[in-house]
Amino acid sequence: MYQIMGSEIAALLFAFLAGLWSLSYIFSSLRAKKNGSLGLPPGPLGLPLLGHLHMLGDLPHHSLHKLAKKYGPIVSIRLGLVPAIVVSSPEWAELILKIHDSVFASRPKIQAAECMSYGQKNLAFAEYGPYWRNIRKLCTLELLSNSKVELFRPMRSEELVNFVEKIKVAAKSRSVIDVSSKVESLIEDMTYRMIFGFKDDKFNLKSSLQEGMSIAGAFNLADFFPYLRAFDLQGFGRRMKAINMVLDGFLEKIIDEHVQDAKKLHGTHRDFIDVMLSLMESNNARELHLGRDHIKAIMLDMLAATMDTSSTAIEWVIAELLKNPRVMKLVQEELQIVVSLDRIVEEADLIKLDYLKMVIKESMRLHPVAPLLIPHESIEDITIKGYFIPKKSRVLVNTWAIGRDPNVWSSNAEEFCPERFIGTNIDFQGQDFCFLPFGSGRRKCPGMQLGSTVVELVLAQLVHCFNLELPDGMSPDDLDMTEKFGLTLPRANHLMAVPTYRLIDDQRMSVGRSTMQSLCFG
Ligand code: HEM
Repeated sequence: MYQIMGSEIAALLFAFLAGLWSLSYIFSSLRAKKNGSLGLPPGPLGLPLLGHLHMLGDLPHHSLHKLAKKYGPIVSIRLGLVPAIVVSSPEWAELILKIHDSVFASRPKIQAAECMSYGQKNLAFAEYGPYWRNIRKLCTLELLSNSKVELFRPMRSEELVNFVEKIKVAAKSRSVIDVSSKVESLIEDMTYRMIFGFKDDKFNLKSSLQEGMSIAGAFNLADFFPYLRAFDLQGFGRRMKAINMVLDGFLEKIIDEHVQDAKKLHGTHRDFIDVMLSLMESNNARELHLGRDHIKAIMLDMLAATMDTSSTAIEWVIAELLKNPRVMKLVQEELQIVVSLDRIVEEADLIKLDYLKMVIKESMRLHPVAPLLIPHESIEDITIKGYFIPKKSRVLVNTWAIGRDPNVWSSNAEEFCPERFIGTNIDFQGQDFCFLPFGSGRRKCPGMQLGSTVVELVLAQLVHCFNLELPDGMSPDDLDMTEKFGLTLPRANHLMAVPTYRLIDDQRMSVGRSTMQSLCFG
């Protein structure tokens, strides 16, 4: 990962790091002084240069959960040169995301977002202010509103039918399928069609986008020591610029094509880009600050936000269902009653699938897609409950820890038990601070409606059409549930299963129908 450097560069770097080390000492002692007088939240002693970076490990949400057990629901740490607080209780999540939301609604400057999102012009990492407010409104109203989500219903249904047909082929030969990859590519196809109006076969953005997302999710020293950006020690800067150039070329071509098509079709809107292009040309463009770079940044944001999140959520639910055959049986029974075995699921069925909704909630409680949300940043100094939180602190809300807290979820918090939601009003909306899979407050996920619809639909279809078995006679208890931390929190290993088709096939259906007809009409 690190490049071999010449001796001069190494010496320069050493001098620079030594300087940073001393600065960091001064910084730490000043901070400790402030801590004493103004009362920073409690936390462990950090190392001079690194602060607490060395404590994060491969799964930072686990390590931070351990710190919360020792120091309490609000912990103060330092990540390199960045002061940070970690909150791990519903009460503190509410204080940060609701009561003092306006103070914590900004985002830190992240190298990946700057390099790949045209100087942080995307929505997810835009700093809190008028630009963010405008594009958030634009995305919420024009791209992600209920009516827009509804507009793409036929496309989702078409893609799902293709998906079922592909798995049916594997089912016929009793082959093992890679459930994670199959779901990933279904979500990708749906996303490309919704945003670009076509699948990715034409431009093959996929590999560059995936590489970009994996770099964006990697641990980048420059995000904690901004001065190190100039040295690009991990080579991320160069790689991100290279990926951005490739993606930019594709996005430019895609926009050009849309402009040409819009002329031919006299501006009839078909997908996300058409909507944004028409807004760019409209009178609102100046007020919205919307130029080509902004459109490209938002396109990338929507792609990244849709693809990884929904497929990660789906693979965890399926893994939990395979691990808990009792729950799988109940989900399939509900589907059988609501939909019946002679047809596939339609979106209109989803509203009646109460047990499936509980299963999804339970899975998101234990496996939140964004276990620490997206980092927030405070825009001013603030004191809450006697604790001083300095301006520009990075704020991590550990929803993973909250989801497993026995004080909140009772002593069976670690168990997968969807029935715990029976008779409760707990939902995704962000009003229940014990359950925040889509966040809460000003920065909560604007794609919640789209994301939850896709997750419910794909899951319902998959488990309605197919019985899934673990391969090679694996016992449910042996299914590996290791996580991999990155931009989202997917399974470390792909989920494999053997499908068997469950529905009454066309031939049997027609036999069934004629038997019914002869029974009814003699
Ligand atoms: C199962 C699916 C999804 C889950 C679990 C999810 C979850 C989240 C979470 C936890 C956040 C961070 C909230 C915070 O920092 O406080 C977020 C932000 C965001 N999500 Fe989603 N998301 C999903 C799907 C989507 C989709 C489909 C889109 C758009 C097409 C989307 C767009 C965004 C954007 C743009 C933000 C940043 C909002 C801002 O900073 O103002 N998400 N999402």
